[in-house]
Amino acid sequence: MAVKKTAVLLMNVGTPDEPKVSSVRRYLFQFLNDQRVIDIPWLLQKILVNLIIVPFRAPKSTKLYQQLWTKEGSPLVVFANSVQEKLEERLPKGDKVFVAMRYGNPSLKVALKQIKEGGFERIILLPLFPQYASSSTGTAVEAFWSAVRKWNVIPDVQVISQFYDRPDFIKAFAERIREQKPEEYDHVIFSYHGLPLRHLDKSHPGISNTTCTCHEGMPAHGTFCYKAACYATSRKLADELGLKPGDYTVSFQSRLSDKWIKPFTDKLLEEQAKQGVKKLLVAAPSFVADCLETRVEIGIDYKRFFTGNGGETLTMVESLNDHPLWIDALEAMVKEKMN
Ligand SMILES: C=CC1=C(C)c2cc3[nH]c(cc4nc(cc5[nH]c(cc1n2)c(C)c5CCC(=O)O)C(CCC(=O)O)=C4C)c(C)c3C=C
Ligand SMILES: [Fe+2]
Ligand SMILES: [Fe+2]
Repeated sequence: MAVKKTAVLLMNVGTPDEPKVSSVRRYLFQFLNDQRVIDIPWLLQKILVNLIIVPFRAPKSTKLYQQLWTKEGSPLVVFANSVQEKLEERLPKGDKVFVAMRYGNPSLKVALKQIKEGGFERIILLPLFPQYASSSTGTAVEAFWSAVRKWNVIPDVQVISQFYDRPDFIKAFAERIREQKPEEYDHVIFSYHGLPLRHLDKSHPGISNTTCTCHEGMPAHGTFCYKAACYATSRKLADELGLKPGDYTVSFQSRLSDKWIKPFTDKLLEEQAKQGVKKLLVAAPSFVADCLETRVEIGIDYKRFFTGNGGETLTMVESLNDHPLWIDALEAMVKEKMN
């Protein structure tokens, strides 16, 4: 069979261009005006997001981004660029890896222009989210198709919708946790980015988030339930690390309202501190690169909150970033789609 010239397109959420209010405002406008993120009636969304949420949130978020920023820039982009280089080295000559953010830069428009002009015969779209959610993977895939569907020549397209259950992903993440010596901690928390409960109900129509048992095992309604996939990820990581059910807890962070998936990470930290837990290890397996939600929310804010409530230490597990085992997993995912 003829070899197809392939473009691999890695997509992530995005980050502001600079830790300044004007950049953060621009980024939040684009992010929160997405109907897959804030899924309320269009007019209400425009009023709420543009007149209330963004004007109030932008200055607060900017302060957080100022704590996150490094000499090289925002970690989400720095690691995406490093992964791009390292993965491309592992691919056949002529194949290329591109990086695009759903919101902001590097932009999807530019990446797709380069792919189109490069005459690639196949695109492998890999949204960098281990567990599918409409507000992460779904919106990345939609944005991709809304541009590519207009092309004259539409090449072969392969989409990797999620990868939480791949042994190579689990192995890489478990290695990051192992590096922190989990046996030296009182308890391990797997903290995932939260989602509005409404979004869960949409991922399994007819089944309510109040009665579903996705946390117990992968349900019949399928692997595209974000909550079920987060719990399944945790069970696989625990197995790999030899953790028993009482050694770890799953929780959800970054909520914008109380009607998001529970248990909330901050409430859990408070409970744990009150129960006398002193040393906590927190891993965030819904992110493959360090970002605001890991380095600032967990590494600074939750740490301060836990110790302020009587805990002694909270250690954040570094994300996969550009770890060699992660590059191995990406290489395997991509090459399977080339066969
Ligand atoms: C892991 C996948 C993600 C899902 C699912 C997700 C859903 C989701 N997010 C918001 C609102 C915000 N998220 C923000 C930052 C952010 N979110 C993800 C990933 C997922 N979000 C990442 C990787 C980041 C960090 C980006 C970075 O620059 O480091 C932000 C911006 C920061 C802030 O102001 O807090 C918002 C806002 C919603 C509403 C949502 C689902 C409905
Ligand atoms: Fe988010
Ligand atoms: Fe479910």
